[in-house]
Amino acid sequence: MSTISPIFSMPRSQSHHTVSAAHSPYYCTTLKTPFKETPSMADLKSYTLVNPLPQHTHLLVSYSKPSMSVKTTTRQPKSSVSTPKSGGVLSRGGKEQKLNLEVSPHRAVSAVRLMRIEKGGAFADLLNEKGKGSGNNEMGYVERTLGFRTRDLEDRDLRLVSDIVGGTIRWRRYLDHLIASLCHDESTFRNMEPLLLQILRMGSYEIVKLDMPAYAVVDENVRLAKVALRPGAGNMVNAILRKLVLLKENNSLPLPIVEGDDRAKARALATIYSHPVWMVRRWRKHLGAEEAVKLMNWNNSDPRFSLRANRGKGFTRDDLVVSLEKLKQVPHELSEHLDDFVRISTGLQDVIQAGLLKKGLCSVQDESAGLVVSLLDPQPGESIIDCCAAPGGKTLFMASCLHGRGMISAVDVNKGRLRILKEAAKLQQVDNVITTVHADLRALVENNSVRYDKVLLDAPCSGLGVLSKRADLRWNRRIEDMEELKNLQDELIDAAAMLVKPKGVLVYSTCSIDPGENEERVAAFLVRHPEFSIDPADRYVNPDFVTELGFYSSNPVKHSMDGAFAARLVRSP
Ligand SMILES: C[S@@+](CC[C@H](N)C(=O)[O-])C[C@H]1O[C@@H](n2cnc3c(N)ncnc32)[C@H](O)[C@@H]1O
Repeated sequence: MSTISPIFSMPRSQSHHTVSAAHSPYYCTTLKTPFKETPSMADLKSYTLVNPLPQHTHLLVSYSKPSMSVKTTTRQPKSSVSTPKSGGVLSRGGKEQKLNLEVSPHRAVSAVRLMRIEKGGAFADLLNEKGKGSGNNEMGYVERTLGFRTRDLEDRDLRLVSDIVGGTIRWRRYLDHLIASLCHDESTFRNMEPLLLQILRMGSYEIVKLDMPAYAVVDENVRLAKVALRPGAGNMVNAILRKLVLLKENNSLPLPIVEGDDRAKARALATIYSHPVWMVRRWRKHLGAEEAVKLMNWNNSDPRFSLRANRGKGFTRDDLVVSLEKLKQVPHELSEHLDDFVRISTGLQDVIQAGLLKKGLCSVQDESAGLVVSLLDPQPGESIIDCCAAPGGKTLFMASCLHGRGMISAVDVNKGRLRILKEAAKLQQVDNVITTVHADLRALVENNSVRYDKVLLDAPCSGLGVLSKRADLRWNRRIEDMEELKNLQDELIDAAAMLVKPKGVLVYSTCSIDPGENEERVAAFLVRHPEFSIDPADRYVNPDFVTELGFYSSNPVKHSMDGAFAARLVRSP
């Protein structure tokens, strides 16, 4: 008979409870051990939790194999929360892992994700689908970075991670300004170790921008710093965050004054609205001072999403609305501009959890992207090439418009993203009209004599129109990128033009609001290619989106959707 001795924590009031095999599921659910279901003997054999929760008494639980009878013994809880890296030991399949139940899992995961994003190893994944950056891999990163595991994330934790990470990244420059002003001296801030800085940013964000109980936020972040780093780090977090709470309560948070020349004003605004200085200067020049501030406010607001019903799968917008109404917590309204689209203001996680995306019934797609497809106006029977297709948002929408007749070649230089497109096409049952081609467009046109009715070039761009959804993007873009992107956009549009039949259509689009990537690229193209002319967009999209020159342009502030641009160009006969 083998006897196994895992130690569980349980509420004090139940310290004399006699554990029996029949109760084992009870431990799983109530005590929130890492077990998701009734533990098997194999699970029990492999778990040893020794880390105490302050309010819990520890029970040593022994399971004996044949009869599943259980003995319990009580232990006094360890009271200190400052034990450095004092995780319990979780051994599974013989592999020892430290498990820490003192630290709130969403904070531990958020801190590590913030570090990874800053180092370029992850995206601020606002969709935050389970398994996509939040599954086992992520817990592995947490363990390697902090030296312990936390309990697995529940749905509520996932939402918190998404909110905290997105917000902390967006507000980084502003938060750093607050933290630096509360440090003893500038070098303390400049030389701060990365994990400590992330914990301080996270805590500052929760205090200043989220409506969370301030002292609980301080305590939790102090605990994380103590356990993940050392007691002294916790003391520093405590000192800075407590000062911040007081400043906030007294309405006296330090803010730079907007004064001086354009550069100085842009620097102050960049801190107040947390954007890079070069972007602020560019927008003040192109949009004017007032619109630039409105745009930054939009970029800092919670992202809004829209869903496209996948007609290719026979799922209509009415079906989608019925499904959303069943979810109750997903306020939605019909798109005014696109027949298949529904706007949701919150509740994307509920849509994900209901499996609507996994089943291929709908896709998350911004209306601004849908309107680019409206401009191309795909018709059944046509031949279309999507020159920069992956991960496939527009290809899939175009495919659903073909009703099974016609064909789309989906080209992309990125094999992994192209694979995502292929899988999604299958799931949405539009793969019968899509062929994927892994190639650099510039090389492809060298040996290709096929010409198409319609050509879409959704060019690689700065993404300056989608900053509310891509929280990390503003910090990854440099002004030098804009020049490099222009050259690439020129080369790609020249290549795409070679694929257009006489009288055929070329749509050039970006998810940028920068004239350098939009109007200026089209103007330069038309000089190089007099065989093309502008087909005004107002025949295809609501005139509210149409510029003086006949281009499609969505404005985040005006239209409450991402910023995008597209030009419809027609080749002469
Ligand atoms: C803006 S994204 C396309 C988004 C896509 N149209 C959609 O709606 O989901 C630009 C794409 O261009 C691809 N790309 C960049 N350079 C390329 C090249 N030289 N040839 C083909 N594809 C390229 C990138 O891999 C990226 O997937």
